Amino acid sequence: MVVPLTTSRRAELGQQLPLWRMVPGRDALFRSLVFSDFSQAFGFMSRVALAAEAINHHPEWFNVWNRVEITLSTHDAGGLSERDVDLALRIDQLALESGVRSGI
Ligand SMILES: C[C@H](O)[C@H](O)[C@H]1CNC2=NC(N)=NC(=O)C2=N1
Repeated sequence: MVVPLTTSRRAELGQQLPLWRMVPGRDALFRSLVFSDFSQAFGFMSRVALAAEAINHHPEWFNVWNRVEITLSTHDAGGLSERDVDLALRIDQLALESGVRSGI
């Protein structure tokens, strides 16, 4: 069973994940990233895909050329769980290593 994030845990998210926003009307996190071209964006997506598969927690995402939009939520919990925070932190790391050009 996956446990939803507690209220106090949610209050810390702004500090821990400053580049992520809450999706309006949904218990989910969102970040948009811009890379220099499609190749850079897709390289980043490949790294995220491997990281996601390794922890069995998968992003909802959308890509157009150099832009990647990512939404994180735990379907098994009906909203945010610690798994989303873990994946978001990993994504932030991989974005830096993949030469992300701009954050949100
Ligand atoms: C059966 C499988 O373990 C589950 O469906 C996993 C797979 N990846 C997942 N990813 C996300 N984002 N949320 C989930 O609840 C989830 N559940």
